[in-house]
Amino acid sequence: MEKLIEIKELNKSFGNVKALDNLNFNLYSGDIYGLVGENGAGKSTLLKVIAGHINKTSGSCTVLNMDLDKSFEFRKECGFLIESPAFYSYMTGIKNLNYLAELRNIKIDNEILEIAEFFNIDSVLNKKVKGYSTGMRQRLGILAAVMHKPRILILDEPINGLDPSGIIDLRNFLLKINKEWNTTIIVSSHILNELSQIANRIGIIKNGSMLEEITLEDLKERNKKFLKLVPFEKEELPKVVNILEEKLKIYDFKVMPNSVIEIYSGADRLIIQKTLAKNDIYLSSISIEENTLEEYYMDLVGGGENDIFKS
Ligand SMILES: Nc1ncnc2c1ncn2[C@@H]1O[C@H](COP(=O)(O)OP(=O)(O)OP(=O)(O)O)[C@@H](O)[C@H]1O
Repeated sequence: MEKLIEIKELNKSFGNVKALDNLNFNLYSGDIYGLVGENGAGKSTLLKVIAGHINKTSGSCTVLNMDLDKSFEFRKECGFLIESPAFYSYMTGIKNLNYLAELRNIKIDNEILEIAEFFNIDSVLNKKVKGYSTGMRQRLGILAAVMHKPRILILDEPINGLDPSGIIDLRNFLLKINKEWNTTIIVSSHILNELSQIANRIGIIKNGSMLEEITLEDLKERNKKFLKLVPFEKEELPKVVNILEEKLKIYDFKVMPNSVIEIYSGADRLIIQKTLAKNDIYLSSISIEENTLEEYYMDLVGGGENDIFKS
């Protein structure tokens, strides 16, 4: 698999703020890479460094085999939508696109107009951009980013301002160009569920560092089934914990709010029920559950439910 972007130990500080902290990042040809992180995690900063909008403080960054310190030639082969798209507001949408096409030495062809139709902005292309809604601007921004069929497309929070149908259109469009144009895509969001619908690889970023780069397949595999049990009497919770540990030698569990216990290792449901019953402890429910990707992610970035205590 060809590596299109390789970033090693990237640091970026804004004064005292360390926006990127020894971050590593790898993009492979054909990927739809979902970059996920909370507000302020460093997603935009990373994408801006790659785009050459801001300088890095230290570290190495290679895009299409070009060292960012030496050349920005690779930018011709990339499309960017980072923060709100910049257009001349007093010009019409189509004039803005024509202007960009001239800079890129390409012509606006039927295919681009078909994409405009697909994104439902064909009817406003002859209107001045200053009259566009946020969603229309965003759609025009996406069109501008892809009009030269880039090898790498970088979209920072592209669903901002899009309505539900716009989000679905974007999702389908990205899958289509990934397949038909072989465009490799980086798309950032703070919603893992949104990314998991299109991405094949996920990068989880927190406090400027890459916590994990993982294929979607492996990520799903990690969210294995677990056993959820709720004691009938809340006061019995410490006893249940004690029996799990002392009698059943089960340690891979968490106590969640509302006296819910989640057991992750393949524990036998019947044995647990019987052992608890022998000790006069009854359960109001016992069931096999599965974590959503979002729950896994919240656990990882530390914003999830509070553990009351952990084994
Ligand atoms: N120009 C700047 N000057 C000072 N601090 C900045 C600047 N740009 C970003 N930061 C800081 O760097 C950190 C990372 O910001 P960044 O915008 O990259 O995060 P993000 O993951 O894109 O967040 P969001 O989802 O809110 O857009 C934050 O603490 C932010 O306040």
